[in-house]
Amino acid sequence: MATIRFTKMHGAGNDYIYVDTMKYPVENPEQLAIAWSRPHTGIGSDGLVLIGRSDIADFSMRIFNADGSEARMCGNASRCIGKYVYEAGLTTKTEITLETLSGIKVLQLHLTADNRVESVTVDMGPATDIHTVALGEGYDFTEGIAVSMGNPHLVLFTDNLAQIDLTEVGPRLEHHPLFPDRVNVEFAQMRPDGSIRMRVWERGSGITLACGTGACATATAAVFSGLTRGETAIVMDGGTLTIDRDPATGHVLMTGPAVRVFEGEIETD
Ligand SMILES: N[C@@H](CCC[C@H](N)C(=O)O)C(=O)O
Repeated sequence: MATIRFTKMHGAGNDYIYVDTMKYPVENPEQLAIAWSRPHTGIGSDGLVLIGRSDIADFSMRIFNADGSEARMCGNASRCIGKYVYEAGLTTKTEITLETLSGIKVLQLHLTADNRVESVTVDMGPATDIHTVALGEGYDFTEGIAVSMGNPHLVLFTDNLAQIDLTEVGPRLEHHPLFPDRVNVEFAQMRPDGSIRMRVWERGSGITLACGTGACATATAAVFSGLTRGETAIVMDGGTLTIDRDPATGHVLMTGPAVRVFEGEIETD
């Protein structure tokens, strides 16, 4: 039996359990992500995030969805890790490099007057593999836009977001045959002020209140479709992220909040 200390954090409502594996090694993250994410019998979360040492960056991140599957990248968790490591005194840097399965990301911390991390900008790298996909028969949408942010996304623009039944169409599209590794699905509606309202069905976690890589994919798909140019606010159920593009590198820049909810300890067998 081992006792593991964890921190529950959220970014725009996308909530994960964070464990510092430099202090508390975790041997079976896939099983623990499933057990701990359950709302009634576990801690309750969208998944599990492991913060670790890295030989090539300041820290490393591993992210497991609520179904135990490992993802290559998570935007909201990367911001929360910036807050975690700075406020825990693990670094004094305000520019932090983070090793992920989709490469090294650079986090820029934005501090309050009393030295807390209020928000974080993450250089998410380039969006890649952007293309229109035909969904085929049996779907209300004829086509969507596929975008990779290190992890796969399918963005669908609609004029009536309120009418989308995420619990019905989300899982069907997550398992669409075009995406053998499954896909994160974003439904998006342009708003008169140029911002985008978006709701997400996440691969491996279902409906979440926000998705950082999904917000980047949505902003990228909007530019690809000629709907927006430049900085875009992506308004999700749990909060808003600002997505921009670095003109020098073409990289996607994501800015948003990171919030610590509570700490606790949990026993493993
Ligand atoms: N919520 C995340 C993405 C988490 C991983 C995703 N569900 C996947 O399987 O690719 C974010 O904020 O980016």
